[in-house]
Amino acid sequence: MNRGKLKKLIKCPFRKTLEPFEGSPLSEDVSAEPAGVRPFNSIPGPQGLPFIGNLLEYFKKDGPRFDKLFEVHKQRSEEYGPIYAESLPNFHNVVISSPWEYNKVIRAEGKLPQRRAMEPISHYRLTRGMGLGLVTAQGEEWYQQRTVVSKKMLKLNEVTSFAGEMAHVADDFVTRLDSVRDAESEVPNLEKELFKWAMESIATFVFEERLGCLGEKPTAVTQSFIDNLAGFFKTLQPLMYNVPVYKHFRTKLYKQFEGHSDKLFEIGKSLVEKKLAEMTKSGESKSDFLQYLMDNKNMDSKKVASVGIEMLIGGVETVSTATTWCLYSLAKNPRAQQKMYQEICDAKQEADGELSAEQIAKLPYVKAVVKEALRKYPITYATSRYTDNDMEIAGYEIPAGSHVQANLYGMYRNADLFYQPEEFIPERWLKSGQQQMDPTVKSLSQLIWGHGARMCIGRRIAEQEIHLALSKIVNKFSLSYHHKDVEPLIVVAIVVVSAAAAVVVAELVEVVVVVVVVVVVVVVVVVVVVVVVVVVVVVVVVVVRRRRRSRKRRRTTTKQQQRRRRRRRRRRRRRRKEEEEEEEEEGGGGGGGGGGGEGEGEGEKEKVEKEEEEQQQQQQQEKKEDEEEVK
Ligand code: HEM
Repeated sequence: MNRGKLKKLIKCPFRKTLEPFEGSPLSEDVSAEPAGVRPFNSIPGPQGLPFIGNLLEYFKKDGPRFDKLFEVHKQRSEEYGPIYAESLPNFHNVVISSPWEYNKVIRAEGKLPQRRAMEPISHYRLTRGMGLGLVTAQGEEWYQQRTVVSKKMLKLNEVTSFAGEMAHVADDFVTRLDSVRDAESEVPNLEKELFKWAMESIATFVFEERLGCLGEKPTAVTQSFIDNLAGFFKTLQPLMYNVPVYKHFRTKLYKQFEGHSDKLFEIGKSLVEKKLAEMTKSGESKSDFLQYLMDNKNMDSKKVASVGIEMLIGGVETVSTATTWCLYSLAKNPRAQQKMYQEICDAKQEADGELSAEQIAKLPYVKAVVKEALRKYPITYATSRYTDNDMEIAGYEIPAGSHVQANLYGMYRNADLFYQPEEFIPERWLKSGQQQMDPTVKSLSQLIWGHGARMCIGRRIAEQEIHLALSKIVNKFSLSYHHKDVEPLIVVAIVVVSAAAAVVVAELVEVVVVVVVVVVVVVVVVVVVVVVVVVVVVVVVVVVRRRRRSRKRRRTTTKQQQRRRRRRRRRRRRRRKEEEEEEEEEGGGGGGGGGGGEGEGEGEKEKVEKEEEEQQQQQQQEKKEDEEEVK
């Protein structure tokens, strides 16, 4: 490294954290590390509110924008330095903007690395009873799938065996571009064309079959897949940054996401199943990739379908967007385009004919063009991990389980790391480049694919596709661009509405409305329940009291009756006694007047009858009284 470069590095805002590579003249600068390690909560960064963190800032006029999150990271790293912390609902993030500091994360990575899960996808898959795929699975579940799939996708010779078919797709794409050019020789909707090409291309790997995306009119199935894939990404981004209410209540946005996912999985599954059925019927392998997966004892047809679909989802939008930026960069830089064209012509001359995929993959300037386009326009604007262990980064304690993110966009456009960062200079990546690059800075170009055991599994396929298409396009056309300059946006967020923030607001409003409705319903239900309970209690109390009263009355009545009866009985006994006494008295007087004869006997009889009659009358009277009392 020359002294001028060294001086520049020492002046840079990352000076404190520069970690010299072996043999670097910067090795004397190690003392620049802060002496003590500071606690996690003292990491600088924008102050947020509880629960929603820094979310409100995104609603300020002229404030940070969700569709320019990478710009926000860049600006904040300029303000706070090589490390800062920010939070959004459901997400606390440590952003690292020094390649040397992020290298600590890469070096500390274990066997089962974890990055931020795409929770809407995981939630969708789980609620639909599917296993988590390669992108969303964690731990052993991920490791098992990864081990199987990487053997096919990351081996160079495996990938180049598909290059012939991919080259045919690239040829057809060039023909299509030629045919869709308008009167001004412009391709009206280049992104859409690239999207179709990327889908056709990845299908040759997954299904070893052409889907017909590049024909006059794509089939209904292909068009549906394309539309739903766009919808899938549009709805995914705002769902990821918002409070995950969709886990408890299916918001409108989540329903849209679910709808797109259903359609994608339905189409993907039917394509995979059709292929598997053909293979079973004919007994021969018509898709090397699917056959390989099926032959693995850890895979079943459901898992195979899931992997196949993931490749379609993961390999279309990424490759087409990356290629769009490559073409844009070449169109804006005729010098670089000419150099690339020359390299292709020279190689063709040397090969004495058309270039094979292997030969194209070896063209250094083509590779440098792709690296430089993705440096300036990184479709992966950040790569991230959850830390496995406690560690120190940039002088701060980072506890295990923290989410740390490499601010790739900020680093790629940092003048202290890349000279003239706003310029498109593919030469910087060549061995013969004007300046020797620090190896750590140089390795930043790899981070576009992630890192370690969890690096993009489609990397080799993607590079092969992009190199093939670019070299064929540059070989056939001279590219130019005559419109307003464009800068990157997180399109998946902004296509939904004018700004992703609006989607977040809409989601929050929906949540508030739902919460209010739920509260009102709960209150009404509680009130109704309380009223019903009160009424029931009152009725029960009244009934019970009445019953008690009537029982008491009945008991009182019975007692009165008994008392009366007893009284009557006593009266009767007394009367009888009096009568007997009277009789006795009369009997004593009778001895003197015993000559009363028959006439007296009859008188006696009459008296008895009268008494009996009176007794009967009295009994009847008593009975009547009793009955009346009972009544
Ligand atoms: C220019 C194109 C592409 C770029 C820039 C890209 C970038 C990435 C990045 C940054 C990751 C995360 C890696 C990490 O966490 O370390 C990733 C993962 C992944 N990519 Fe790509 N990708 C591209 C194309 C593809 C293609 C063509 C496919 C499929 C054929 C694909 C399939 C996947 C899958 C399945 C994962 C998850 C891997 C895992 O977690 O084990 N990607 N990609």
